[in-house]
Amino acid sequence: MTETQLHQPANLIPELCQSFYRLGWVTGTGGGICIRQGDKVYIAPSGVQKERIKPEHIFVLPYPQSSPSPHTDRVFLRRPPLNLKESACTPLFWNSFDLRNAGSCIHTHSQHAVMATLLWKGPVFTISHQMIKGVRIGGTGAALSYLDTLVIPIIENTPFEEDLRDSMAEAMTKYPDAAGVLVRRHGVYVWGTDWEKAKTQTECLDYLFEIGVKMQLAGLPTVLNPIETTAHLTRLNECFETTMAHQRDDSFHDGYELLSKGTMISPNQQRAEEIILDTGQDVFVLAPTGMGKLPAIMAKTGVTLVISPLCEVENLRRKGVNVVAWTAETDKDERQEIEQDLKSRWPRIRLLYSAWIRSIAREILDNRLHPNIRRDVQKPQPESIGPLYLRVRYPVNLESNARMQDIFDYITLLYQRRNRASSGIVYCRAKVTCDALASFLRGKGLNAKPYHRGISAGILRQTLRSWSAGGLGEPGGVDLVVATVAFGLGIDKADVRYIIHYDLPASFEGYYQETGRAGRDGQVTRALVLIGASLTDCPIQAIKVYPLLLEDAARVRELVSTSNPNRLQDGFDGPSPTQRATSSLDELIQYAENVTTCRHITICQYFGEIVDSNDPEVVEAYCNDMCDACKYPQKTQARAKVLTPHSAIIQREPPKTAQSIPEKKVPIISGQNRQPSVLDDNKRGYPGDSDNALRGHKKAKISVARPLTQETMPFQSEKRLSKPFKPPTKMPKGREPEIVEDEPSVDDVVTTTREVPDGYSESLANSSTSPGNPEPSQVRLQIDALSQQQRAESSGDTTVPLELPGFQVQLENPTSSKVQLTPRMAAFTKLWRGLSSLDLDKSIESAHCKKLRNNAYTASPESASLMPYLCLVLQKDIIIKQTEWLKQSTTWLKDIWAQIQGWMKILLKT
Ligand SMILES: CSCCC(=O)C(=O)COP(=O)(O)O
Ligand SMILES: [Zn+2]
Repeated sequence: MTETQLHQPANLIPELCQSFYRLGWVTGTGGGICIRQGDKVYIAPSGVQKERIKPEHIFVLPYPQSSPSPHTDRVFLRRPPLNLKESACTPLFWNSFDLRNAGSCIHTHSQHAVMATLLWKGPVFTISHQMIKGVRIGGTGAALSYLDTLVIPIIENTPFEEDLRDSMAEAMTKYPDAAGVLVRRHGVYVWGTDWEKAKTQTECLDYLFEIGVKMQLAGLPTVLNPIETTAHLTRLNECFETTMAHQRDDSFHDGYELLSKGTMISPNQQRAEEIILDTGQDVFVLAPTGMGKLPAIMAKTGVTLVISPLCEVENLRRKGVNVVAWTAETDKDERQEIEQDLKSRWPRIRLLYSAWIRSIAREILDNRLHPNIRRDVQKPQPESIGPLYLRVRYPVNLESNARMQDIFDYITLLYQRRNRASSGIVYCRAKVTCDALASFLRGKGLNAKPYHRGISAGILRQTLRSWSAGGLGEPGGVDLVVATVAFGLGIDKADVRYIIHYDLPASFEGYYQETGRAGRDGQVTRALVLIGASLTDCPIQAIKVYPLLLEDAARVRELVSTSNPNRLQDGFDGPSPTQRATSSLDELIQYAENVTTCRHITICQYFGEIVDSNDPEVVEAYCNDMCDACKYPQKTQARAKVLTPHSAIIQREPPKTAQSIPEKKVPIISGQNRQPSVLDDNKRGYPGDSDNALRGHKKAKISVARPLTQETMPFQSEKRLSKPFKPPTKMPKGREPEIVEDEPSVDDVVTTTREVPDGYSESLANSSTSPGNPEPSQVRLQIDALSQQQRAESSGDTTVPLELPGFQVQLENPTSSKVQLTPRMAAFTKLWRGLSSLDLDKSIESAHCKKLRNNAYTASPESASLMPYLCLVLQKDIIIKQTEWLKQSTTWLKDIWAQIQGWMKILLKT
């Protein structure tokens, strides 16, 4: 045979097929090679013994011709006379010609390729620091360098080879640098400018698949390049930049740009980012508060749906991230714009914030996207979460000046101990308290400013700016904001050293979120709640029989229980949002009252974790003397005596009135980890209390004598902490400990005035005073025992079906312009609890699930206490058809997803 004849494709193909057969690349069931020479394409027959193909069996087709679809007639220049059919790969080979101008394409059923697709579960196979020099960029361009990272897309298999055409074309478009496309559980297509280059690259890739598989199985990392310097990503980015140039807004940055601007990436973020990039799969991240959204925008494309009670839009926008929020306040036009963008091929939006997303989420969940869920729970990295010293203070003197002085003393002591001013937040329930306290503290020389919705936006911005830059005590600066709950959404200041709650917060979630704003830099931080105060407008009779704490709680309960009476059930069986809110509040009261259980543990228990608080080792693991209950048990218990019903009785006769009040039922929470609470005692109602006395009046001033058994603690310093800690992660040993100061003394007289709280809807203020609505005291009296279900929820009983609140009632209710923080948080917690309980659900028990649960939960108790912050990452550009997803998924994955969908549907009331 002459040289020319040897290189005649019809002669080459049989010869090559023989050697490919010996390599195990092709068999009678498939695999092969095609060669294009100018305007002719040579293709082998289908379903024959590949090592026995002869030149006369080769088909010749003219090129170009519209992609030869299996369902349309193909044009042939030559058809072998036998009853043969051209390779089923023809339309796939055609992709390489049309999209890469290839001269040849090889398809193998190599087991190395198949194994690679099984071990790399996402849409790409990646490897670096191997012999990838034999692979060309895009299969036909320049050779890759040793320093590059090789990326080969993986598409899902279909029953018929021809049906792979479109997904292969899609992958080739999406990964323009790739020299081949892997087909899961099937093999690989590799192309080159001619058959030699196609063959060399197939050999090179096969080698890389083989070694990659071996490395994976040996537990060795296959990509060593730092993610941000990975060359293929740079090129991918360039490619996407080109593709999306007309759609993208250059004023926005992605994760890499932020990194290049010096944004730090924490270990937890890195982990999430690796999963997103390595697997390329849709990812669900349940992350602790403050982890940061950077991982979500590390992938060059894709939309992240952030389910969070916090909306950090402004903050992220300032950083240049294209982020939008979908809230009750998003108007119709904005919604349309968001929807349009999300439905476009390359959405510009990267982060979509919402606590409840109705139509979008429904569409995503029902029609568009069915993410695989990979459970990869990591212990939070100690260095990413700072130690938080928690304490509850039981002030005896509730007079407002005394309390303000108390706070001043606390802060100045803190400054003295640190030898410098520090950043902090004092949360107050009412705007007027913020104003008064800020001015009090300012008058005493502290850089304090008020922050609430009664202040103009311009001044608030200025305060926020100064506070964000402050913390050093500089003249004219702001070290401390005295704020309502309006402050904090979106703040991201690393060095907040203390959070003080001047009033009892309205919910556990609120308390947790607010304290979570401190110590993001990992340094020791303090959180203090002052409880027992705010006897504003307090019914004297309530004080008589209830402890001071309960009185404060009663006021908050009244607020939360009446915060939006219109939101009551509409087709929902579960407890009303108001019930949920009061339940959360009760848990918070429990937190304050329970002076024998570690506070960190109480928090973890609230969020669903089962913790044996009697086991000293467990307690040490959770707290390590970083709360008052653990560090100073006797003192704390002594201080809390004031909270006991008997000690709190105020030695004063109630005013006599003719009208009597019906006996009060007090809610009982039977939480599984719960200690007995004063609230549990049903007998302790308001027996004999008078209506007038209970009703109270705005601006009423009440003087109350000091309870006889109250104890006043001396204002003294304490030893330095040896092992500071913040939940859920222990402070790493060896870190510089800080001093935790003791309480100042308090006085014994109360004179307070009722204030309208900020952070609650106007309807709240109206509802308690307008005709037809019950008076606050009556509302308080109407509190009923909690339903069975609510108790089950409170106890974390995951066998009880989880109900989600009816957000849509809020969203659709024209009278409700805003969804309040409290129900938002309650709903959010519900979803969070549900998701957290996934692995505990017996109905999805399987070996795999069990293993994951054991690894993730038993070995890592912290994982169950991941904070109420959900980040649902839905990478929109990776859309897996439902049928395919179901086929690939194991049963437990399907069940998990079904559950999430179920909750989301309830959440959205679809
Ligand atoms: C799902 S079709 C199976 C055939 C196959 O995998 C293939 O590679 C096509 O082989 P052919 O014999 O038609 O070249
Ligand atoms: Zn095949």
